[in-house]
Amino acid sequence: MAASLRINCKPVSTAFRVNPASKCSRRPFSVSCAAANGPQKRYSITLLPGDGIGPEVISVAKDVLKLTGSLEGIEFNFQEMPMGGSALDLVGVPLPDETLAAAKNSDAVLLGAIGGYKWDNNAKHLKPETGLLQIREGLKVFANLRPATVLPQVLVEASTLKREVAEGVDVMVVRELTGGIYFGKPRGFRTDENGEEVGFNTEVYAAYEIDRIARVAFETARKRQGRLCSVDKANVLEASMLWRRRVTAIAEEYPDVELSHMYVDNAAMQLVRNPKQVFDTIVTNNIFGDILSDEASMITGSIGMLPSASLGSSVLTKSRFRLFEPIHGSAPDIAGQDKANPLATILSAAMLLKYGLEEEDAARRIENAVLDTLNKGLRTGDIYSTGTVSDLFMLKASLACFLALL
Ligand SMILES: NC(=O)C1=CN([C@@H]2O[C@H](COP(=O)(O)OP(=O)(O)OC[C@H]3O[C@@H](n4cnc5c(N)ncnc54)[C@H](O)[C@@H]3O)[C@@H](O)[C@H]2O)C=CC1
Ligand SMILES: CC(C)CC(=O)C(=O)O
Ligand SMILES: [Mg+2]
Repeated sequence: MAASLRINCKPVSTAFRVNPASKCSRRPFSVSCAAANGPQKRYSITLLPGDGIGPEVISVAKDVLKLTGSLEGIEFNFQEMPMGGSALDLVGVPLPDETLAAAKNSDAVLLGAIGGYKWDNNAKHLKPETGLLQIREGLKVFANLRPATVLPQVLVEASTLKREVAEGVDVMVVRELTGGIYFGKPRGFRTDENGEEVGFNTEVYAAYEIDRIARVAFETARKRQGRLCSVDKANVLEASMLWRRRVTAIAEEYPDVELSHMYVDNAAMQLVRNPKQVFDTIVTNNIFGDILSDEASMITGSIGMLPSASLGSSVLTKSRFRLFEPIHGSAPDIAGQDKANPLATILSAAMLLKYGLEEEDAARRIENAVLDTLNKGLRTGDIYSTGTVSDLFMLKASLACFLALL
């Protein structure tokens, strides 16, 4: 295929800005290339840029998808829809009906991130984060796969752990995404008998919710090293007691997978003590998975590196809805400064191709281009310690070149 491409991707300036609102003076992704016979496959992708660095990282990932598609004979029809704080500002709700409908009607959804200081004190139903929970619930994407893989290219510079601890770490966190304390009722505020204001939430899981996430996790572990660690707090919480009982019952369907159980406090400790030896695949509830995956990201160097895939029912057969997003948030502290690492979102786009569209070659093309770009020493600030931080233009230009050359 390479012979049929016309490639011209020499960056000539470092003056590129990735603010989506601004007009790009130069486009590193203007590599001229077309698959020999034009696009053979077409997919509709809903893009949800969101807030803060969300639009910045989505803009780069969109360019990567476009270029990859043109090289792989795939045409993407992108539709950008508002959600989170930007939707609140636009139409007064964090997840407009039109956005959910567009997401449901597309082949896959790529989300940047939502949230920001501006909306932090909003009432719960008017928070950007509520929109995020609503879209996960609306798409019924209960299984959130969060791989934390240490890439040798960034290990030495970026991981805060000793080389012997971090090297070779490859953990998959399977997080339950549409249940537990983020959704449980009752929740709210009340005043107790002493006149004290009380805030309360409920950790609640039904057996069927545990069974289905357990099956996804066993299937996932089966394709990896065959080791599954279920993380809970079954020494204290009833919801965790049921969790442990159901995961143990489902294990009978997977005799080839070695199951272990661990309390979440110990798991948090083991993740930085000896992650390689202890973990292959982790399955856990919504809140523990949220926290442990952020922790796991620092083994790999940065939260700016970790992608995720959120899948619906019958994931391993055919699921209807799929949502892909970096595990990080909207990072308001660095928004608008061209500092955001786009790799987590680009790797989420690769997961979209692999898990959402079964376009494995295209997914591999992106993963390899990311590795090659890191091999070249190109780095955003979050994963560098020596030398100079690369200009985002250079990083994008390098990705474009490597995508085209593969
Ligand atoms: N999926 C989503 O949309 C999520 C949204 N949030 C929201 O994001 C906002 C900020 O939350 P935080 O707790 O600060 O978490 P965060 O993940 O946005 O940021 C944590 C730290 O990591 C850095 N960081 C995050 N992504 C990065 C990237 N791609 N490149 C370089 N550095 C990066 C940030 O600069 C910050 O120092 C809040 O409003 C929160 O509710 C938080 C987590 C997930
Ligand atoms: C913002 C929260 C609702 C979710 C979160 O932190 C996450 O999914 O990583
Ligand atoms: Mg989180």
